[in-house]
Amino acid sequence: MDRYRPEVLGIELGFRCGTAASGLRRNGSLIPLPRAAGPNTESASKADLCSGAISSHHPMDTEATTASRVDQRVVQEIFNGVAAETGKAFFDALVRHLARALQVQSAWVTEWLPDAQRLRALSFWSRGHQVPDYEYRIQGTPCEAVIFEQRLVVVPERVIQLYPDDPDLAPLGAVSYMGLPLRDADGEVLGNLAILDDHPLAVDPTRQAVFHIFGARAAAELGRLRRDRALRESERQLAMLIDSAMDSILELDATLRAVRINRAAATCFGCDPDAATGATIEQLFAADSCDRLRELSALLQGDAATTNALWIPEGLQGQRADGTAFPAEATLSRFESGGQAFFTLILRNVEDRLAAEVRLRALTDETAALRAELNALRGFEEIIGTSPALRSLLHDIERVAPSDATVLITGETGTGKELIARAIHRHSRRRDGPLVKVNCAAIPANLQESEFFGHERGAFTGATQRREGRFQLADGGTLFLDELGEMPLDLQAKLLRVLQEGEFEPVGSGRTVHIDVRVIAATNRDLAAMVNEGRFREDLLYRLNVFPLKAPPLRERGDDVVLLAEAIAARVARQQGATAASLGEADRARLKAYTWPGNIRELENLIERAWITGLDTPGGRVLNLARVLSDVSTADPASGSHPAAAARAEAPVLTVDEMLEFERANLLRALEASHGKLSGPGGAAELLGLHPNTLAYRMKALGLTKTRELRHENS
Ligand SMILES: Nc1ncnc2c1ncn2[C@@H]1O[C@H](COP(=O)(O)OP(=O)(O)OP(=O)(O)O)[C@@H](O)[C@H]1O
Repeated sequence: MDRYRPEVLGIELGFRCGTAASGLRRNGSLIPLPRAAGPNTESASKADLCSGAISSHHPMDTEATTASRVDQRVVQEIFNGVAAETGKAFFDALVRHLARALQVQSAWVTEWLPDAQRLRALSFWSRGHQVPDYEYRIQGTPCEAVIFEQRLVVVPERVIQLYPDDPDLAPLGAVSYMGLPLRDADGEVLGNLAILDDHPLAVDPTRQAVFHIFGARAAAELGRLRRDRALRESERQLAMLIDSAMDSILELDATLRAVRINRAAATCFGCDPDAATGATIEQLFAADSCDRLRELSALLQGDAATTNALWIPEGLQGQRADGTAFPAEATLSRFESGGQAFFTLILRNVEDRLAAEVRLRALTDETAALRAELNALRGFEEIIGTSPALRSLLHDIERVAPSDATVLITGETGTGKELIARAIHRHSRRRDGPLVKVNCAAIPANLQESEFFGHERGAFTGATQRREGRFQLADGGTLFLDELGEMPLDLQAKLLRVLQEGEFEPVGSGRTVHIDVRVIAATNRDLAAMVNEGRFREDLLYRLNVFPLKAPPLRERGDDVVLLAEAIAARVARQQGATAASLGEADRARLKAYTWPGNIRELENLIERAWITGLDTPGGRVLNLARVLSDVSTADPASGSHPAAAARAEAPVLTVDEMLEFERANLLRALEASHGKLSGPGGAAELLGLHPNTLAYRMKALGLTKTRELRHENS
C-alpha cells in the first residue's frame, strides 16, 4: 500500500519542529507526557544529523561519512548502556539509549499480542522519561505494516497525515517514524522496535543498519524472555503435576540427597515437603534399602548402563519421621540437568497391598479349606450310611483317591460300586477331567476292542467313520470299567498293555496313541476264581488289584438300610411333589431283617413299589413296606426259612459254572413269573431286585438276549 511507501529513501526531508503534546490516549486513559524543554536538546549530534538532512536533498549521500562515524558512536553507546542488563532493565536501557543516540523524541520496544491484535510496550521512552503501561491497538498505526508485512517501515515526515487513525501521533506531535519487526529464530514476529520524532527523520542505510542491529539485540532478549517465561510455565506445570501425583516422587541429586519431594511423598514419609528437601537417603530409608539404592544408582550411572530406569519391586523399607517403617516398591530413573546427574525415585507404599495380599491369602486358604471340606461332604453325599463297614470303605476311598493307582472294586450287584468309582474320581486330581464309563457286559465281544481303542475308517465292515475309543475320550481323566469280568481274554491282554505303557493302537491303524488315564474297574465276579479257570488273565488281575476295594453288601451295613430307605422314600416323594412319613418301628425291623440279595438297587425298587401301594396320612405317605417285603420274603429270616438263610444253611458249595447255571435258571424263573415282562412293576427285574439294565446285561452275558417272550413295558 502506498501509505507505507515513504520509507523509500531519497525523499526530501523538511525540518519542522513539532508541537509539544500533552499526553497519549492509550487504554482509554490519557498518559501524561513530559513537556519537551526544546527540540532535541539532549545531544548536539542531533543537530548535525538534521541539518545534514536539510542541507541536502539527498542527506544519505552527503552525510554518509558523518552518519557512519556518528553511528559507530551510537552503536557503542547503546551497547555499553545495555550490555549488563537483562529483562525489563535491558529494554529500558535500550530505548533510552536509542532515543538519545538517534536524537529522537521517542523510542519503544513492544511485544506482539496476536490474540488481542495489540502491541504492549516492554519499555517506552519519550521526551526523557519512561512512559508506563503503554499498550495500543495496532490497526491504523504505522506499526501495522511492521508487524503484518514483517519489514522495516520508515516514515521520514508527515506521519500524522499518513496515519490519521492513529490517535497517539497528534498528542506526540509526531512528524516521522521508523519501525522494525522483532522476530525469533523461527521467523515468528515477537514485537517491534520503533522510534518517533517531532522532526522529519534523516535516514540513511547505515542508520537503518544500526537500527537492525539493535532490533536483533532486542529480538534476542525478547525471545530469551519468552523462552524463560515458557520454561517457568512448564516448570510450574511439572511441579503441579508432580505435586498432585498419587505416587510419591523424590528427586535426588547425584549424592542421593532429596532436592525435591512431592506432597504424596511427604505424606508417605510423614513429614513436611520443605523439611524433607535436603534430606539424605539415610534419613528416609532403612540401611539395607540405602545400600540397594546406592547400588542401583551406580548401575544407572556406569558406562555399562543399558537402561535409564530400574524397577525395584517391594523390598524397600521407607522410614517415617516418627521412626516407623513401611514397605515400598519403586522405580529409580536417572536424568541429567545442567550437565549434572539426578535421580527420580517414584515410590509406592505397598503396606496396604501387602496387608491385603496377606488377607487375601488367608481368605483363599480358608476358602480352599472350606471347599475341601464341602467337597468331602459333597463327594460322599450320595453314599448314604454310617455303618462301620461303610465308614471303613469311605476312609479307603479318601486314601486311594488322590493317588493315580488303579482301583478294583468288588462287591455284589447293587452295592454301589459305580457310586464308589465316581467318588474316587471326584476326589482325585483328575476331578476336572472326564469320567468315562464302559460296561463290558453291555458291548458285544467283537466290538469291544473298537469301543475301547477306537478305529480307523474302513477298519472293519461298517466302520464308515473314524472313531475315537473310550480310552481316548477318558484322556486326562478316569475310565471306569464296569463288569470287568465280562471282558474277553484277548482284550484283557490289550488292556494290560494300556495299563502298563499308557499306549495302544486303534483298530485298523498302525498309529500309537499315548494317553493319560486312570482306570477304575468293578466286578461282582470272583476274578481269582476266573483266573484259576483260565477265564481271566492273572497278570491283569495283579495289575488291577493295586488297591482293592470291597463294597459291603447291604445286609452287612446294619442300620444303613433304614437310612437308605428313608432317603430313597424322600427322593421318590420329592419327585411326586409329596412327602413321605417317617418309618415306623415295625418297618425298620422289617428292613433290617431282610437279607437284600439285590442290595441297594433292590431296596430302591422295593421302596418305589411300597410308595405306590402306600397310604396317604396327614404326616405324609406311609410306605406299604409290609406288603412288598412279604412278597419277597414270606418267611421270618430268623426261622431260617428265608431263601437266603436257607441257601446259606442248605445249599452245597457251587462252582463258578454251576453258579452261572444257577443264575441263568433263576433269571428264567423270574422271566416266567413275570410272563416275560422285563421291567416295571411285577417285571423280572423287580422280582430279582435288579436294575432293568443290569438284568439286560446279565441276560446277554448268559445268552438269554434272544428270549422272544421278553417285553419292555416301561422303558
Ligand atoms: N451307599 C449308598 N448310598 C446311596 N445310594 C446308594 C449307595 N450305594 C448304592 N446306591 C444306589 O444303589 C444303586 C446301585 O448302585 P450302583 O449302580 O453303584 O451299584 P453297582 O454295585 O455298580 O451295581 P452293578 O454291580 O449291578 O453294576 C444306585 O442307584 C446307587 O445310587
